[in-house]
Amino acid sequence: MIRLQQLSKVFQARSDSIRAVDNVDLSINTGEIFGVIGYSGAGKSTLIRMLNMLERPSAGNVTVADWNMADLSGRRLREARQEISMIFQHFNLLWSRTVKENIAFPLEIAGVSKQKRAERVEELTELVGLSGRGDAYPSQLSGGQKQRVGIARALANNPKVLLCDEATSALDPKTTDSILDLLTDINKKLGLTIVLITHEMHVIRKICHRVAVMDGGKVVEQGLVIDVFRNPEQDMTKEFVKQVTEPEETLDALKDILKSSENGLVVKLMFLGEDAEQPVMTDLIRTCGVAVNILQGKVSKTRDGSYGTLFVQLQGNKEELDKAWQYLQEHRVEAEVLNDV
Ligand SMILES: Nc1ncnc2c1ncn2[C@@H]1O[C@H](COP(=O)(O)OP(=O)(O)OP(=O)(O)O)[C@@H](O)[C@H]1O
Repeated sequence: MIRLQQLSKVFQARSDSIRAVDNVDLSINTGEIFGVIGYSGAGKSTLIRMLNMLERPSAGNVTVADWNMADLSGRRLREARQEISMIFQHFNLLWSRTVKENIAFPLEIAGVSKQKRAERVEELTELVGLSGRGDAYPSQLSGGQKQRVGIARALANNPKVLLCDEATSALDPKTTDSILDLLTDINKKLGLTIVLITHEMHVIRKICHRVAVMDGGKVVEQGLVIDVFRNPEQDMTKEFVKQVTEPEETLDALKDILKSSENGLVVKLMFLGEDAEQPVMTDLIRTCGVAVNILQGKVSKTRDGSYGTLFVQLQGNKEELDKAWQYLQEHRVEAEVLNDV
């Protein structure tokens, strides 16, 4: 559905030039939810804005839904943009128009008749869960409801692709989750291809099929979300994965335990998919005779399976600890010892 080839964008500042996007190659499949993650300044916004030519590339090709985007202008670019909608962090609603009028706006521009507009607005209001709020003004809505209007408006002309520019960054965690659920629902119901940019790994974990990590304008890593969680290669990717799997307080708590753990191993265990649901710990205690002190654990769900991290302290004599270590190796549990004994 989307193909980026050697895509670059250079901004000319007064004294020097900034390479915001640097030679990016990406392919995004039809019906996929594809996430791009990176810290501020990585080039995410510039990249996503080149998908609908809000930003023109300095070099390279952008193909979206068979449109060769960089070749388009005027009427043909407007036509292509009907197939490539966008939602924004700050919603970009028309404040003097009601919910219904905001949603109807792209239909008016597309020349849809009044009767058809009214029907479509009704359909969309229901789809995004805003039935009964059609006559409210944006200022009367919560952040989540405003983004629902943004989504309904973006879907008005039946686009093939939805671009989400930090669409949940201005929302609280609970509202973020409800908007992510809505995007997942729309993706399933309509088969819509969704591209989103974010700095939150939670967003990637919850709804994306695949992810690309950006740093300094380049894509430094990409893959299936579950694989990236399981085997992050770049240090930056590891940091993003830790946002979800290891909250900061874990490290603080572990520091104290590591200081005082003289007779045992402090181990970080990583489980994947079905392994995350096996009774590995019970078997470990039974077969190896070690005592297990659970320090912290978390199972995160991605679209393609569960991923678990568990911090434990194993206590026993040298022979028992060796046996336990052997057991973990044999049971496809990835383990890392955090202290030396
Ligand atoms: N119009 C512009 N003129 C000059 N420099 C720009 C322009 N737009 C972006 N940049 C620069 O390009 C780089 C990438 O910016 P971009 O906004 O794409 O990153 P980002 O990952 O989306 O970060 P953020 O989340 O903070 O927006 C930054 O160094 C930024 O300052």
